[in-house]
Parts: sequence; C-alpha cells; structure tokens
Amino acid sequence: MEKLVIKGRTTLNGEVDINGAKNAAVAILPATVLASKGKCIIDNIPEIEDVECLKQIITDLGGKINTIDSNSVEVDASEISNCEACTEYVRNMRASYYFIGALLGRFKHAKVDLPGGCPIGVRPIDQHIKGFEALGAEVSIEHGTVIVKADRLIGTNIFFDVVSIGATINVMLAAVFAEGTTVLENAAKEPHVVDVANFLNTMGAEIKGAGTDVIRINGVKELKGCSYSVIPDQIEAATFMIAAAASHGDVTVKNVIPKHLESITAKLVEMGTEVTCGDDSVRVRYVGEMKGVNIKTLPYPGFPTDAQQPMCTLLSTVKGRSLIIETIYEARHKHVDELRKMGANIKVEGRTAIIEGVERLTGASVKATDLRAGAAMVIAGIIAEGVTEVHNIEHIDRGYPHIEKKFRALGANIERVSD
Ligand SMILES: CC(=O)N[C@H]1[C@@H](OP(=O)(O)OP(=O)(O)OC[C@H]2O[C@@H](n3ccc(=O)[nH]c3=O)[C@H](O)[C@@H]2O)O[C@H](CO)[C@@H](O)[C@@H]1O
Ligand SMILES: C=C(OP(=O)(O)O)C(=O)O
Repeated sequence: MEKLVIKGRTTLNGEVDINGAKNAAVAILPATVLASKGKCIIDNIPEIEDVECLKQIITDLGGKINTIDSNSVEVDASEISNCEACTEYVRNMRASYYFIGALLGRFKHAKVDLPGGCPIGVRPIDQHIKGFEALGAEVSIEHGTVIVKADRLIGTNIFFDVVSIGATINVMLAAVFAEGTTVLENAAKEPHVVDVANFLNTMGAEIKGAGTDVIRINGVKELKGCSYSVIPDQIEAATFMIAAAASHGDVTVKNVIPKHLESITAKLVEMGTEVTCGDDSVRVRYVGEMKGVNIKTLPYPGFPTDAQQPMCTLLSTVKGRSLIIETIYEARHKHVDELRKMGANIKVEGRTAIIEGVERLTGASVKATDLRAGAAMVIAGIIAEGVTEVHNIEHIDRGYPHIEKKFRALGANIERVSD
C-alpha cells in the first residue's frame, strides 16, 4: 500500500502539461474491439490504472496490445473471438461496461461482469440496457454478469430517460453495426462523447450530431483500424486550475481545450481569480482575496460533477459561505468528512454541501474515498499547515497520471511512500 505525504502551505507556480482524457481513453480502448481489420494506433493515452485494466481485458478477449510508448498503444482486435469479460479487471472499474456495447455490436453477443468505479452513489445501467433492447438485443443480468445477445441489431429511435454519458457511448458502440439508422435523443454532450464519435468515424462509422443532444448513427458493415489522438483531460485540467487558485499561485495549464473548461473558468473568475485563456492553455493567477460562490453540478456544458470535490477544497478556505449542489450523484460528498478532519467547516444537507470558509486547513491523516475526492485531499494537503497523509491512493491512480510528480514540478512538497 502506498500513501502521499504532503508538507503544506506551498504556493503552486509554473506550467503543467495535461494528459489525454481518462473518460475518453477508457471508451476509445474498448471501442477498438469493433475494428475487424487493421490496427488502431491510439496516442495521448494517459498512464493510469484504468488504462492498464482495459489493456488486460482486451488481451484476455484475444486482442493484441503493443505498448508503443508511455502514451501510445497499438491494438489489433482482428482476431478477437472470446466475448466473455468476467474478471477482477472488469469489476474494479467503471468503463469496462463499454465492452458490452462493443462486443454486442461486433459479435451480437457478450457476457461482461457488472462494472465497479467510484463509490459516489447508485450507478445503474438501466439506460444502457434500454438502448440495447431497443436495438433488438435480449439482455439479462445473472449472478452479476450482463448477458446480451441478438440475431440482428436494427436501428431505431431511443430517447434516454436521463442524460447518461455511459449509456450514450455504449449504445453508440452497439449501433454502429445496426441495420439502418439509430437516433439517440437526450444524449450526453460531453467532449468525450464527441471524441468517441470522432474515433468511430475515423474507423469508418457514420455518426452525426455528437456534441448535441441528438445523435444519428447510420449502420455500416465494417470498421477498420486507424490512428487517433485522445483529447486533453478536462477534469485533470480543472483539478490543476482549482489547485492553482487554492494555493494562491500562478499556474499555466497547458495542452488543453479552453472551450471545455468554460464552466470552471467562469466560477474561478466569479470568485475573483484571474484566468487567461490561450489557444491551448489556461493561466490561473491569484490576484487577491477570493469570495464564496454557489455551484450546481450539471451535464456538459454545466459544471462537471467530477470537478466539484476539488472545488470543495478550494471553497473551504475562501471567506464567506459557498454552496455545492450535487445533482448527478447522491453520495458524492464523502470527501467532506475528510476535509473536516483538516479543520474545514462544511455541513452536508442532502445533496448540498454548505461551506463556511475558514482561515486555513491543518494537516491530518485522511483517505481518498474515491478518485476526485483523492484529488481534493491532495489540494487540501498542499494548502494546509503541517503534514497531510493521503491514504487509499489506488483511487487516485485510477485516473490521474503521476499526480505527485506534476504537483512537485509546480512547487508542492509531496512524496509517494510505502505505507
Ligand atoms: C468512465 C466515465 O466516463 N465516467 C464518468 C461518467 O460515469 P457514468 O457513465 O457512470 O455516468 P452517467 O453519465 O451514466 O450518469 C449520470 C447520471 O445518470 C444516472 N444513470 C446513468 C446510467 C443509467 O443507465 N441510468 C441512470 O440512472 C446515474 O446514476 C447518474 O445519476 O459520467 C459521470 C457523470 O458525468 C462522471 O462522474 C464519470 O466520471
Ligand atoms: C467518477 C469517475 O470515474 P469512474 O466513472 O471511472 O468511476 C471520475 O472520473 O470522476
């Protein structure tokens, strides 16, 4: 077991490079399974544990993985014949559910264990199932395994009851080979949904409308390997922007798409921070006392739920009262108990965290209760007085590449040590 040990009260300064997006990469890798000919060469893959799990799952299915370098991988899925993914790798992460859609699309049947992922609330997959069934598949869940089969998949109109990133992408993966046209309505509009659609189109799919709430997919007969580069990680970028403001620093976050960060930028500006956008960078500079703000998490382009936990750390030391209303997940305030150990004054009422800014946090031994809670605790450690130990960092490693090295390069005093 490892932990992060942070000596606090440091100000972050300098430049940080953002890696490829976790939530795009973890969909694109399963999507490579759809290519029955040729190899996919995927660049800008982040070095995170979820990616390692996906590579293992693809290998177990019979695919060939060639790791070109730390951020590039070649996948040859042409000889895949096994359609069962029922291992710890599948059960330990969220995005393994994309193998259901991808295998159903290509082979018309699959057995995939139910996914894991961050413990942030109830995470049903009923909308994924609704979509697969609408395309003509029979779906059952037996002993924790999702079993899907279809004689044919036939395009149809599907109106999602909730806006779901997972369901939108998963049904898109199955529908690329459905006969005729599939129309997904009330689809998720996140940048990674667009990235997956662009990847599938590069392989030969015919998908239009990704990025709006109506996506049209004309079924094709075959997809082929291609070269593709994953978009920058909106949430990793948001984490460093928030950390810059929290530490009263001056950080240029590079290799980003500023448009994807508008909801974060807007809140930081509202708080009184200076944010300057370049073509592919965002500079966040502390310019004097910040004020509390209210945040409501919403699907894109609203404020992302994945960035609210780091934001909670920032607001915990900003003068005045702030509210964070979490509308996506009912249990995404577990980091609050940990922040309280560090002296934060935060009350949770239902889905709302009510934050009364304190002068400073003090170091403590805390847990990463999930991935972004982990990032929230790292930022807390950087700004707190004294030493903070962050435990259970396996959650952080699922989604942040080299978090301690990146923060260290900005001036943080942070070490990874064996527990
Ligand atoms: C691997 C990945 O991309 N994970 C992201 C993805 O998770 P994930 O794809 O699991 O999240 P969804 O967008 O599907 O979930 C959004 C909301 O819809 C509900 N829902 C979802 C599916 C379903 O079939 N039925 C249903 O009711 C969920 O409980 C949640 O309240 O989007 C979340 C919301 O932005 C992010 O926090 C995660 O980082
Ligand atoms: C909730 C997250 O991840 P996952 O869906 O993979 O659990 C996240 O990336 O913040």
